[in-house]
Amino acid sequence: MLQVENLDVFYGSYQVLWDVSLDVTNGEVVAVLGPNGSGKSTVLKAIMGLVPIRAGRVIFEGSDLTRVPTHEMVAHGISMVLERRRLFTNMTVRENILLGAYHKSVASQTKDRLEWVESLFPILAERRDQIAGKMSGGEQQMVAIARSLMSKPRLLLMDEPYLGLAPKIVDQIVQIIRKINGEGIAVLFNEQNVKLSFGVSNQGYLLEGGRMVLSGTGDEMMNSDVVRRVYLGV
Ligand SMILES: Nc1ncnc2c1ncn2[C@@H]1O[C@H](COP(=O)(O)OP(=O)(O)OP(=O)(O)O)[C@@H](O)[C@H]1O
Repeated sequence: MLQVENLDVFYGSYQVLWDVSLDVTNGEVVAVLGPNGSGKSTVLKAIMGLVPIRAGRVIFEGSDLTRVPTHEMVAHGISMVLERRRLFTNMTVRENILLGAYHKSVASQTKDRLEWVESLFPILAERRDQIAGKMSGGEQQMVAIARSLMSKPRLLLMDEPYLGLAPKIVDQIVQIIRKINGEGIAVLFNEQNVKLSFGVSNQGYLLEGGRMVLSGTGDEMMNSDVVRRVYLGV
């Protein structure tokens, strides 16, 4: 479904990704694991066109999307939940969700999409008139996810979906990722905690210092010497 091939990414003259490749197969949940500053967010941003790609390619469902601007990505079936949720905190829950349907390819189906999204997150239908900034961190994350789903993506990118959330809320977000995946949507997310990465994913990648150093199933990753070295220093 998604092939990321040999990406090099720079911030100015500072290189942050070296020759990074990864694959997402239809219907999979894939985690990009890595310590702080290893470049996980940059991988997702590069796929989404939020940072320029110096070398390499992003192929999605057979099309080369490497230079496609971010605002066109939703029309190709990819959407992203940004880190720290980035809601419009003085707007209501419903208004925030509707912002996910701004693109012309989506606008005509807004009503159906809203019904679908609110059926996945009934609490957001109940709270539709609440000001988003007054909700808890977990609820705000749900709003951000709901907004990204309004374009009915076939692939959802999630930048640190558990960041700053209490363990109980993390469990809820894990359930939501499963639910989204149950709708046939593939998910690619990044996370720095090993257990959280592999609790929900079929496949994972480990990034270290801007390079992919390992890939495998959750079990393979959890038991690998490389993960133990990067995380435990053994
Ligand atoms: N806009 C930017 N300009 C310059 N350097 C940046 C920018 N964003 C990130 N970096 C640097 O690029 C490197 C990779 O950052 P990135 O955010 O992708 O890592 P990460 O693995 O997601 O880390 P974290 O878990 O802290 O979010 C880091 O050294 C970071 O300081």
